Amino acid sequence: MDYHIERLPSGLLLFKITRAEKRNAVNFEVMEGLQKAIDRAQSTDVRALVVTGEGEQAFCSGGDLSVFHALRTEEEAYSMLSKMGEILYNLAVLPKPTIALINGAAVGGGCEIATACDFRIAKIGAKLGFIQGSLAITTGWGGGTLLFERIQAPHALKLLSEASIYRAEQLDQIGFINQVVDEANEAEAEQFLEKELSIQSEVLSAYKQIQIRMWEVSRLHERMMQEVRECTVLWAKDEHHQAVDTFLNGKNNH
Ligand SMILES: CC[C@H](C(=O)O)C(=O)SCCNC(=O)CCNC(=O)[C@H](O)C(C)(C)COP(=O)(O)OP(=O)(O)OC[C@H]1O[C@@H](n2cnc3c(N)ncnc32)[C@H](O)[C@@H]1OP(=O)(O)O
Repeated sequence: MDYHIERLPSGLLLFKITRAEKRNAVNFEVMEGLQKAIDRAQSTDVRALVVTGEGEQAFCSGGDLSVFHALRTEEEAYSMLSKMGEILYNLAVLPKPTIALINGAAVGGGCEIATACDFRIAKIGAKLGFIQGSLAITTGWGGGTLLFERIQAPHALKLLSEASIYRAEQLDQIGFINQVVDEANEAEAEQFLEKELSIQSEVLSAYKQIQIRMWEVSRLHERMMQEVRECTVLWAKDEHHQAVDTFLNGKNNH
């Protein structure tokens, strides 16, 4: 399996991408697993959902380029992008606390997954970046739209437009990372939520619903799907396919 789902004794549900050899890149199996974890998290025996990656080197390196580079047309791209866009919307509106436990590099769609969570805890020194622009596309799973919901607009616009890599400590300063930790292990996630876990789940859910209602009014889902559609157009262009080929050829020539 390319993912692992486990309910911890504390009541946290852990979703872990287990593709360390590919820096926990997202393929269709990982997408389906994330949706399964979101569905499982609806159960009353789950207090919160934690998303993380296997190993010490990466949280998630975004879409699996060795799989998704085969998607050439707008129709093919939209099918994948919209599937994950819906899943990240479902993650964002889960009426329970969600944490991205960033155990290593989070780039591209990996940053989008982290942005769909309420909170981001990152290992000191972890590298993060919305690098989609360097592949001649925008964010395509709704993560750009969500970023403008999480941090101040000037910071969001700069992170997306620069398409650069930053360290967790830098992003802590602008509020994208909520806590920088030594290991980014389960105990640190549980400690981050320690006070919430002593509060009735109905209270936590009611507070999350305030945010969800705001997003209903501001049409978050529609805005995320518009981002998906705009990425779809860019995806099908030669510039994107050439950028991906360059990455893959570079790896093949190692
Ligand atoms: C809408 C979202 C959008 C999408 O595609 O759907 C995106 O997510 S666009 C962004 C796609 N992701 C990337 O461009 C990231 C590419 N990877 C890297 O930049 C680096 O691998 C990094 C920074 C994540 C980690 O660097 P490190 O030096 O630690 O590892 P290596 O680069 O040597 O990679 C090890 C191994 O993993 C394979 N790998 C890494 N990332 C991906 C990926 N996204 N898809 C497929 N495979 C990936 C890499 O090819 C190496 O494989 P190997 O067989 O050992 O050569």
